[in-house]
Amino acid sequence: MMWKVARFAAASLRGSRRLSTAIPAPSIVHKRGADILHDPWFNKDTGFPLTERDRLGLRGLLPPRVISFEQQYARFMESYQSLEKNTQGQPDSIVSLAKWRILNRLHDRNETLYYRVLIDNIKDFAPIIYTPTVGLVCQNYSGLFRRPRGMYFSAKDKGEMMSMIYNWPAQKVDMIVITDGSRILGLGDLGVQGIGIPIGKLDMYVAAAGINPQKILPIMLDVGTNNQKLLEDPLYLGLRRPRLEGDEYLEIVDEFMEAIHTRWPKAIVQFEDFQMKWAFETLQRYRKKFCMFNDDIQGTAGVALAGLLGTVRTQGRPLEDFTKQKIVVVGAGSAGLGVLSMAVQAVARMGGNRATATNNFFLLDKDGLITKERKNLDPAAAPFARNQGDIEGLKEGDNLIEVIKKVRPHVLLGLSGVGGIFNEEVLKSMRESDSPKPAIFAMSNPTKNAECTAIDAFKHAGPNIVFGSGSPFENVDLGNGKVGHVNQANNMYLFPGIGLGALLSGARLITDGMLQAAAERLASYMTDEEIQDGILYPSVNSIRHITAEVGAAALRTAVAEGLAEGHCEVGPRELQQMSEEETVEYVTRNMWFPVYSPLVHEK
Ligand SMILES: NC(=O)C1=CN([C@@H]2O[C@H](COP(=O)(O)OP(=O)(O)OC[C@H]3O[C@@H](n4cnc5c(N)ncnc54)[C@H](O)[C@@H]3O)[C@@H](O)[C@H]2O)C=CC1
Ligand SMILES: CC(=O)C(=O)O
Ligand SMILES: [Mg+2]
Repeated sequence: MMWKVARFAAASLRGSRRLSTAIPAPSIVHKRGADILHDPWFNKDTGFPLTERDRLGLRGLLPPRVISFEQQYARFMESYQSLEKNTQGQPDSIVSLAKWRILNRLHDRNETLYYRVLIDNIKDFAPIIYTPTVGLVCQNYSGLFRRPRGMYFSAKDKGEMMSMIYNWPAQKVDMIVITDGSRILGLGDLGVQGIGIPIGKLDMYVAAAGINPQKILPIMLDVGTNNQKLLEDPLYLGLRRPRLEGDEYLEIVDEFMEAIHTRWPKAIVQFEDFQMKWAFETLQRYRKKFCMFNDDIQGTAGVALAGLLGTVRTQGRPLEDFTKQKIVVVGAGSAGLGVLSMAVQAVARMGGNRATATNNFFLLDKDGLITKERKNLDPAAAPFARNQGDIEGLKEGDNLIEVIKKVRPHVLLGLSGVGGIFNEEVLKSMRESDSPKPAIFAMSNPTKNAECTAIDAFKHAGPNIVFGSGSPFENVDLGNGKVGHVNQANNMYLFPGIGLGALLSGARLITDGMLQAAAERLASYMTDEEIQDGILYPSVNSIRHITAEVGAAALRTAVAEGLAEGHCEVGPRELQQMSEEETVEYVTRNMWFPVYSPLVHEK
């Protein structure tokens, strides 16, 4: 689908529950007795039926009464709700961590129940297992650590990775998220504590894309940390040494990628929260060799592009007018540069001139507006550097207020990691925007790093703005019965579909074409009515539906580009013969859904 806007039937069709699979196939288990109870993949707690208890050597290891899945579910939700009640009035961080702990305990014990409550309550639980709480969890990781999750490859493992990878107990891995902990959300270098991010991202893969949790693998690549506080913390769990640099660093990542590819040649690797220099370097190094992508550069770009195109629609203009939108991006890191690169590609695809595509883009970093006069101009930012004076008075290093006043942008987009940088003066200056509906995207995470709050945005920039933020905020009551809608402009709307589409196509690589198709599908998902209400992205409650659509778009492009090798029993030819609708059905059918399946013991 190109730039046309698809219309959809009732929003109720988008609920995740409709996507559940029917009869559970049996699972083969190679253990018996207490070992099963201690394995969260197979454990059903008191839910084991009596026949299964007999078959698996569980008789006597559990209280006699069998509790149904529904009862277990209700009991967990009651505990969760009483925790909410009992922690009322306590500081947000205490409440959030208490909620994370209760969910994490269930995750450690019974994955089927955990993922079911997560999927059914994704709007309430995503902010706990994902941003913003996951940031707090990473910051407090040493204290919260109880049992390991995922794998840890450290600089000390050099030369061992090819054999270490076989320590992972699952035979098959489909989806890997890896970080080196060097730029965790907007919280900086958190070293080994960044493992919380791959875990949270993969939880979103299970919830949104239905990736089987037995086939996911969170990875921490511990190459040291430059965070002095952590290096001095006696309880810090990572290597207590400065980060490896240069070739020493790349040799570790190369060895890891080779090891993964040797054991699971079809696994998809998502790079997450790497500092900018390594984010770009590793993407260039591996994207033509492995099926991988960088979520912060590429996933974020697609979500932002969908928001930018939605913004054009809110103004009642045709999508092609995107080429005329003046966009100020604050933050010239992996995310900000990724967004602008994809925006250039979009202009080119709309028939715009690639050479002049950046004419309406304005990029700032910590030193202000980036122009060609910048000393030591970063080559990655160079394509977006302005000529001094190409708008009257515009000059190197202009601060944000100066830029907004001179440019009067349609869009102000923050990916700086600096909380509150869109202050009252900045937001008020957006009232002079050339757009009837100026857009403000405060995309940095977690919440305290957001460039502004939703309330401040509507209060200072005016009630007619369009607003998006990386972490969730409540909608804003504008008075007179009107609501300022808050969009969660987060890459969670794309990465699960990109990964799932790549997996089910059996793509050898993840190409720009696949990423563009995924972003375009997200951009066309909302109806005109929703867009007019300032709603640019679907509700998190329908994340499985949007992921199926995004996944199908990526899959079809992989097929069209001749990269699809097929998945399991579905070969490339069958993929090619599927209609658009059949592709969405195929993707949906392949989503794992948590139900207790009968366990069959095999030696
Ligand atoms: N909503 C979403 O889906 C996503 C949000 N993010 C968020 O974006 C933020 C940045 O991520 P990266 O680009 O990877 O980080 P980065 O560290 O690569 O880049 C940060 C950029 O912000 C600039 N900056 C710092 N202080 C500034 C200031 N006072 N004024 C203007 N610019 C300033 C830096 O110079 C740098 O160019 C993080 O907070 C991250 O959580 C990142 C990816 C996805
Ligand atoms: C959402 C995300 O990927 C980030 O903030 O880094
Ligand atoms: Mg990230």
